[in-house]
Amino acid sequence: MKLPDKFLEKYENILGDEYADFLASFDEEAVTAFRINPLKKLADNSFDSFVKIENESFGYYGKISGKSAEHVAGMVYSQEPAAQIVGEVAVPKPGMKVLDLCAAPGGKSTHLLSFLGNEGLLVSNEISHKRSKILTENIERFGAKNVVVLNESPAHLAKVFPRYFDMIVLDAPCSGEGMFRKDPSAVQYWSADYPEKCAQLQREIIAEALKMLAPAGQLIYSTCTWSPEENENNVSWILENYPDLQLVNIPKTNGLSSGLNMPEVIRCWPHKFRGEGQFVAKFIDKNEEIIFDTSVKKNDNKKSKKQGKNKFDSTSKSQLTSEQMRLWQEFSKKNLLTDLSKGKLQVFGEALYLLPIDLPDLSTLKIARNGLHLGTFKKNRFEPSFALGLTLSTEEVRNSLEIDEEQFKKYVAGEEIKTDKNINNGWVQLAIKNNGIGFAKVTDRTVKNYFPKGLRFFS
Ligand SMILES: C[S@@+](CC[C@H](N)C(=O)[O-])C[C@H]1O[C@@H](n2cnc3c(N)ncnc32)[C@H](O)[C@@H]1O
Repeated sequence: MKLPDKFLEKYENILGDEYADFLASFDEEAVTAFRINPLKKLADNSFDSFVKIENESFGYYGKISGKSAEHVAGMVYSQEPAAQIVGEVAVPKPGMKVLDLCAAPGGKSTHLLSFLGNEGLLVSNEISHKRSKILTENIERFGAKNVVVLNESPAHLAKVFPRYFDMIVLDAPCSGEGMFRKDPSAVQYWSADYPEKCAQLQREIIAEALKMLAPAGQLIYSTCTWSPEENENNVSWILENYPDLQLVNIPKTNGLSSGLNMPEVIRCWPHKFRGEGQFVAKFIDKNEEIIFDTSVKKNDNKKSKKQGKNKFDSTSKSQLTSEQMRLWQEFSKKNLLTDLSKGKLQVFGEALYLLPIDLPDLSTLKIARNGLHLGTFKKNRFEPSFALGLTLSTEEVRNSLEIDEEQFKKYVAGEEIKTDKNINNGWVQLAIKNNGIGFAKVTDRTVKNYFPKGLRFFS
């Protein structure tokens, strides 16, 4: 791989004796890996043919095809080992309110969801509209019930979520040096002053992010680059400008290195760690968790009600009509074996969503996925969404139909399939390897195709 001279000079100076090994690592192939999804049902021996990544909760070396049942049913997420370190440092506790600020395509978000286990909240945000769509797809496939996907700038978010999150993961846009081996085309964007430009943008994003951190909250800052400007220098900048934040020491195992003159943080060097490039720092806010936080929210709510109509306040518009409630309950009673009433139901247009509880008013924000998309109201009926069929386990639905690999290949290609199983007419969740891949309608043992057109493929 041809690397810029200035890049090579820079890392020769930084790495000294280790430089030759660093350079040689660019002649090796990028390391591939994936994580298994603990929110899905996985047979004990499913991944026995892969090598587990040491000290990573869900990670295995190797590649899983994007056309496999495991991928389509959200049982796995492809993510190289160094990128998995970020989630392993974060490890949010179930029940926490977590923000993933720069989230697409969703590697860190899905990892965070694996730890949250459907309790608490993940706000997964991506500034680019196009990338927020990919993020939404990946989140839906993962099948969590407690995620809102937003498509916003950090500054807009900070206005809606002041001091709100127990944990913020900021996987910053960066010069991407650590991805050169995986994506050699990234080299063309590099120039000697690019890391410093990225560092400035990162500081702007950090400043907005920190407005949203609750007292005693944690900030995980990461990049996939080696430049000190974007890494240790930004950590020092945070410590200088935010004296309430304290750096937390991250244990170094399995080939992970300390930072440059900064022992608390983590660097992944490709000549020492079996993976690509990554930097991770963890901070904790030294303030105590205070009751003040909730009282502020309560007062704010009162204030906005007193102030009367906010033209962006869609709360009343988003409530279900009695007819919609009747249709949803009728569908639910007939087809589901789980109570989805714990969250808050909202309609946008004809689409019904289940929001995780305890959210501020999001109506000033661009929402890519307003919680779990349950389905759509059509004339006198309710049609369940693809996302609902992906999210619910086979025990949570009344009719689930396990299909085999041949039927799976036909279904994902858009064909209808036949079944010889004794199944009632009406909505059925299709499942492969015991995990849902959406709802479909069955008439006389013929399953009509409801696999989204944009996701269909031939294998
Ligand atoms: C390193 S990538 C995130 C990868 C993601 N966390 C994952 O694990 O899949 C950085 C993201 O930051 C977004 N981004 C770019 N400029 C930004 C800005 N000014 N504010 C917030 N996010 C930005 C990019 O669109 C990109 O999706």
